[in-house]
Amino acid sequence: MTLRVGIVGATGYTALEVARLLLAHPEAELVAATSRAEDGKSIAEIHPSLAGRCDVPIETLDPAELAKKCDVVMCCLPHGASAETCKQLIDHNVRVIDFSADFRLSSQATYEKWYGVDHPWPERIGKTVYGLPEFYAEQIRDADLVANPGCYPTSAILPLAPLIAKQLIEANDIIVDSKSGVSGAGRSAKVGTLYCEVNESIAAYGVGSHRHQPEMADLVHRIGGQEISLVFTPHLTPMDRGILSTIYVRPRGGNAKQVMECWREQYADCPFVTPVDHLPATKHVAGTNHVQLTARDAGDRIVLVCAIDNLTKGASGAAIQNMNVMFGLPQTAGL
Ligand SMILES: NC(=O)C1=CN([C@@H]2O[C@H](COP(=O)(O)OP(=O)(O)OC[C@H]3O[C@@H](n4cnc5c(N)ncnc54)[C@H](OP(=O)(O)O)[C@@H]3O)[C@@H](O)[C@H]2O)C=CC1
Ligand SMILES: CC(=O)N[C@@H](CCC(=O)OP(=O)(O)O)C(=O)O
Repeated sequence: MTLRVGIVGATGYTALEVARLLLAHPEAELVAATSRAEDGKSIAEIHPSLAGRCDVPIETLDPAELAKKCDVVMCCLPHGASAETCKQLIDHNVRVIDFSADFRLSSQATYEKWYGVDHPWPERIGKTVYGLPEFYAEQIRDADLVANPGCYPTSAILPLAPLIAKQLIEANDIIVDSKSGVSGAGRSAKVGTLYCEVNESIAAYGVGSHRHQPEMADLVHRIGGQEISLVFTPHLTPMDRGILSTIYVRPRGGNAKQVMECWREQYADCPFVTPVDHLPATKHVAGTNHVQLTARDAGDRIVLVCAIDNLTKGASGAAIQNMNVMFGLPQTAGL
């Protein structure tokens, strides 16, 4: 039976990426899409790259109606707005993959400190599986709600967590330096993402204050079993899509070769995580759900380099991978 998929927040970039990936999925199809603003149009009118390939109408969200039509809903809303909608959908017995940060952290206090708002559904914090099938496939399989990971955190947790678990690196001296394409900021108009602001320029932002830092620390702790302390600096770069994270760590007696061996063992059965000998670039993974990572010795540090596509493994590809796990399909279906 074909899986029936719905999208909430259909006008955004991650929604377009979900729709694009579903076109190639052998066992799932997009059956419904909602938006606050574009009710009455078709999804291809909003996203012209879908013209002639997908004509699902966009409707105003009615959680009960959407739940009837779908086996799973991709909730592609901003944090804050998302939690309430996820709750309404789950109350109507449909499974949900939440793209926002609302259920990723394990503590309500950490969420409220870094996001600056009261959490609309605090009972689910710490009780919602983090959607990284590389570590949580079993819990994802039975979940009613999956917290799809953040894009930058994906590019840091996958390299770091196994190294912390195996105690190959110091836990209190980690620097994550990341560059993102502009689609990471979403599709709504903002001065910071105007062409003249980002073209031929690169800039750091959120230095010391970006909300993905606690997500990285929380998850590496949960997976690796050890508290870590890290500095995270994101940069906006003049690309459409892609994230490159360069991570500076201190070895505990080991070297880059042992790091590569640790990853090869950890990710041997993970179809989307590939330790590579070359230095990965965003172009090597663009438009795919693949993660490439490598390690180099550099003075008294080891430098880890990880490339992902923010819209695919960083968001919508990860969501399809999670959906596949939830419904007993191969992780790679449609990807
Ligand atoms: N872009 C990326 O690379 C990544 C994004 N994410 C997360 O995925 C989610 C979607 O991101 P993305 O598609 O980029 O975002 P966009 O800004 O492109 O789209 C989000 C959509 O949500 C709807 N929306 C916006 N504000 C509200 C609100 N207050 N209440 C209800 N609906 C609202 C809008 O649709 P409409 O106005 O039509 O209702 C909008 O098109 C976000 O939580 C984001 O943080 C996660 C990882 C990576
Ligand atoms: C380039 C850019 O602006 N990136 C976004 C992060 C991407 C994202 O959507 O993260 P969440 O899912 O956690 O919201 C940012 O820095 O806020």
